[in-house]
Amino acid sequence: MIDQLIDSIEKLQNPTVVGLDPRLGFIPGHIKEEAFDHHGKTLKGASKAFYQFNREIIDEIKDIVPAVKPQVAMYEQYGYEGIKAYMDTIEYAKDRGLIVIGDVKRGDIASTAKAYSDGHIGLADVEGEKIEVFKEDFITLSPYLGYDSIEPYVTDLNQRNKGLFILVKTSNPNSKEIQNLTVEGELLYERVAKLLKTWGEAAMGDLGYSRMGAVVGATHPEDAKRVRGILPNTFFLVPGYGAQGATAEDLIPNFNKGGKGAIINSSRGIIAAYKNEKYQKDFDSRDFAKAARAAALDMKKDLQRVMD
Ligand SMILES: O=C(O)c1cc(=O)[nH]c(=O)n1[C@@H]1O[C@H](COP(=O)(O)O)[C@@H](O)[C@H]1O
Repeated sequence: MIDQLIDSIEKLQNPTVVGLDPRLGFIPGHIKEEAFDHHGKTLKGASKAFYQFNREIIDEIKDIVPAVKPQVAMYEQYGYEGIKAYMDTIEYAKDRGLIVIGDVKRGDIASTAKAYSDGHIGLADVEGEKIEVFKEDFITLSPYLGYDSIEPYVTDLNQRNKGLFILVKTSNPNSKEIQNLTVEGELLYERVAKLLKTWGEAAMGDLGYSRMGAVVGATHPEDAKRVRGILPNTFFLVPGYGAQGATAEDLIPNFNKGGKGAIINSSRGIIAAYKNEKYQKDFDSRDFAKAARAAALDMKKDLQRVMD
C-alpha cells in the first residue's frame, strides 16, 4: 500500500491526508437533528451523525486527496455504535478510492499484537474461517515495547500489502519530556528512528520506501530534520499542520527532494473549516463539506509552495 500511496500522491500532486476526527461540536445542526430525531441523544444517534458527516466530506474530497485518517478515539468513545461508524467510514472511503490510515496507536506484547494485526490489517480467525474485519490500509503504532511488539504485523504487511506508521517524534508540546531524553549519547527519538530503519528493512515496497513508515510531528522542525537524516528512505506521516500551529515552512525538513517521502495530516483544519472565519463568508453549515474541500485545496496550494 505504500507504493499505492506514493502513486496516488504523485497523480494528485497532493501529499495531504484528511483526518476524520469528528466531534459533535463540529457536526452541523441539520445532521445532528436528523440523527437525534431517529435515534435520540444516544450513542447511536451521535455515531450516525458522525457517519453522515464523514460521508459528505469524503464525497467532496475524494478526487483531490489520496487518503483519509480516521482517529479511532473519536468513535470508540461511543462504544460499539461508534466503532460501527468507524468501520462504515473506512468502507465508504475505500469504496471511493481513498487510502485509509487507521489512527489506532496500538502497542503491546507479541501475542496481543498478533490479535491487533489480525483484526486491523490481517484476517481474524474464527475456527478456520478467515474474516477481514477493520480493513484499514495502514495503522499507527507505538514503538516503545520493542521489535517483538512490531514483528507480528510484518507478515500482514508483506503478504497483504498493508502499512504501518510508527511514532518516532510526536507533535504534542510535551513529547520532549520522554522522546528528547538523552540515552547513551543520543536522543531517544533518534534511537527509535535508527531501530525503525532496521525494522523497516523486513517490509520494503517496490518504490524504495518501507511499508513501515514513521510518524513525525510538524511542530518540531529541528527534530524532524534529524529524523529525516537518519531515515532517508522511510515514508513520514506528519501531523500538526494547521490546528496545532505548524506552517508549510515547518514541514520542509520532513520532505525528501521534490516534496517526496511524506504525507501531511490536517484534521480539524479541514473538517471544521466551515466554522473558521476565513470560510464562513462563503459557506454556511449546510455547505460544511464544500468548505472542507476549499480548505483542502488551500492546503494543497500552501504545501506546493514549499515542496521543491
Ligand atoms: O499519529 C498521529 O496521527 C498523531 C501523532 C502526533 O504526533 N500528533 C497528532 O496530532 N496525531 C494525530 O493527528 C491528528 C491531528 O489533528 P489536528 O490537530 O486536528 O489536525 C489527531 O488525530 C492526532 O491524534
